[in-house]
Amino acid sequence: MVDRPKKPSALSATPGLAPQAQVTISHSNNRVSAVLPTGESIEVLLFGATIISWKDAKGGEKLWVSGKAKTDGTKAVRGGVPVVFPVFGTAPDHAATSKLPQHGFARTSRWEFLGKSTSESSSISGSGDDSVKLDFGLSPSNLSEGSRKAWPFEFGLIYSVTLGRGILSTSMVVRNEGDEAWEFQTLMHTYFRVADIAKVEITGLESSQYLDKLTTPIPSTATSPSASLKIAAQTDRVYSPAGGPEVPVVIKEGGKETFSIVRDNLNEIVVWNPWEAGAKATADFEPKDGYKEMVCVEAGAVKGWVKLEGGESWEGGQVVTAL
Ligand SMILES: O=P(O)(O)OC[C@H]1O[C@H](O)[C@H](O)[C@@H](O)[C@@H]1O
Repeated sequence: MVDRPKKPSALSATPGLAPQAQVTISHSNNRVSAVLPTGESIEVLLFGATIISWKDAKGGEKLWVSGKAKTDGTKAVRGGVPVVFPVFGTAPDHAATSKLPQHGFARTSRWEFLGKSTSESSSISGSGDDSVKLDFGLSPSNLSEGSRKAWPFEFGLIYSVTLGRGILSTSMVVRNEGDEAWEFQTLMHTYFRVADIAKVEITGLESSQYLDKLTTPIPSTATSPSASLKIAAQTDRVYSPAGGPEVPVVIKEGGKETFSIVRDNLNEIVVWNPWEAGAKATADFEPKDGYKEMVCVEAGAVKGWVKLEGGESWEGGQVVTAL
């Protein structure tokens, strides 16, 4: 596979060449879309570097986005794949991040589009681009004054979103650009679209430790049974899958595998579904029975903290395959 970063886009129009991926910036420079020669596509908002659409070659949407999601930068997007950084949830007991809002500032900041690169198929000659990678960057200069004050550290994030044939992969490089050490959590908050939650089961989380965030007053830890996970009520759990990141977490519907998630350096999987009451209580969740058509399966590094000394970097990611 040949990676050709910064391939001139003029090549796209050259006659005789195998079909190329097309990348478009639209909505007054607020949105980046990519389409593969197969017709598969993604759309990413610069606001939050939020992926708001991933379609297969037939135009079938793979992600769930609320009908009341704000895409104008006034609120984190309810759906798609928001990026969580530098804190998952809130952390009142972690002094350095205690002033940040739920899930941090990455999902509510405007990122920079750093460019695209494509790779061609090595196996099917003349079939054109196999994948397209979009890179997005976030640094302190992109933050609001409030976020900068609440988290005054020197950092650089590069978030890469790659659309391949039947594959959506997201990876994050986090770099400490200062001299002082700091800690973070990060997560890719993927809202998967399903046809009927009653028919969904998730495998790869069997016999694993999990934290149930719905138990009060203190979230409790437990070990999951050896059977697959079915969702029949409000669910908000942080799993540490027993098989580790390389063992796929698979979403099945009606017994058929629909998505597989393989992770690198993201040791936890959060499973979230607000169910009826949670959807009702969430103003931007529409339609109210939309909880039947989604499940969040979120790959993250959210148990404890990743510490970076000055100049150090960390990288993690997930590869989601539509089956
Ligand atoms: O409403 P949001 O801030 O977008 O969070 C939505 C959900 O995100 C994660 O899945 C958390 O585990 C949940 O506790 C939270 O409710």
